[in-house]
Amino acid sequence: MAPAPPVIRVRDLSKHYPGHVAVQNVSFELALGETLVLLGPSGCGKTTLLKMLNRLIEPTSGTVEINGVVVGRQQPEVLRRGIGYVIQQVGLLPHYTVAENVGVVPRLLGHAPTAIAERTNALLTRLHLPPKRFAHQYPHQLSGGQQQRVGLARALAADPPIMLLDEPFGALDPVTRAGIRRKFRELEELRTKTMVLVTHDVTEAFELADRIALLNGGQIQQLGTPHELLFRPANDFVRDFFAAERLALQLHTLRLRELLPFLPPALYRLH
Ligand SMILES: Nc1ncnc2c1ncn2[C@@H]1O[C@H](COP(=O)(O)OP(=O)(O)OP(=O)(O)O)[C@@H](O)[C@H]1O
Repeated sequence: MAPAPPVIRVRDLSKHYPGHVAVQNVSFELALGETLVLLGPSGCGKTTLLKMLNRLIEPTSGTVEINGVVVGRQQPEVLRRGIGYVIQQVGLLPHYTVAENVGVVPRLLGHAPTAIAERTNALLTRLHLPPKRFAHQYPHQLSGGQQQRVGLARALAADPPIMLLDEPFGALDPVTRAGIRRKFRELEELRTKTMVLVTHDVTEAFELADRIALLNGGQIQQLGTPHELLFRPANDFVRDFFAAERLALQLHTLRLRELLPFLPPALYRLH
């Protein structure tokens, strides 16, 4: 039997605007359950690349395949129902309650109302938004962090195997952001999902990524694990990009085994 194709396969993908190349010849593959972080400075093409995965932007050339099927041959609406999408601006419908917002996609998919209600309550509970208090509130009654969690619940409602996240914690202050990110990492729900997440926050990338694609000028400068980018940078851009935060990141990335020689002998012997 032939091996299963990668969940996402991007080949030679480019997007040209008049007088400007936003994304140039990008290729990568993602396996089931992997999280790829698209990282890079403002304007490097992260959002454009992400939006080409679910056809919110059509590429100038190249292909995107999801589970071996070229997305350009699928109806965009059908494609998007199978891919959760979370954006910084959250985009909740203001005249819908929290529960109605979360249920949008399952309703489109024709799920039974009782099943939708159960799923909505379970998700809100898991995202620390007790349904009794929040289900019937409207977006304007919620804080920024609560709105972002509703946005996440909405993306997860139909249990899509793939999630695209564009600065999902972007609207939050650093402290709230770190807290929500921790909750996000602990979500059982996300463990099996294949995810592509855009951020310009280096710490966030190191916390959440299995692999990072560091972009500049629309091109991938290096694609690898956080450890590889930090310790084996492919070029000066990669090295310089992490320079300011190198020490903190190195501590974050080092495995305990690598730190053992530097620990006091008493502690060392425990291992
Ligand atoms: N519709 C468009 N027409 C022309 N140029 C565009 C268009 N959309 C994006 N661009 C340009 O393409 C480049 C990549 O934009 P993109 O939004 O993908 O960057 P980004 O890395 O997500 O940036 P940020 O972190 O600031 O959101 C930018 O230089 C931007 O100005």
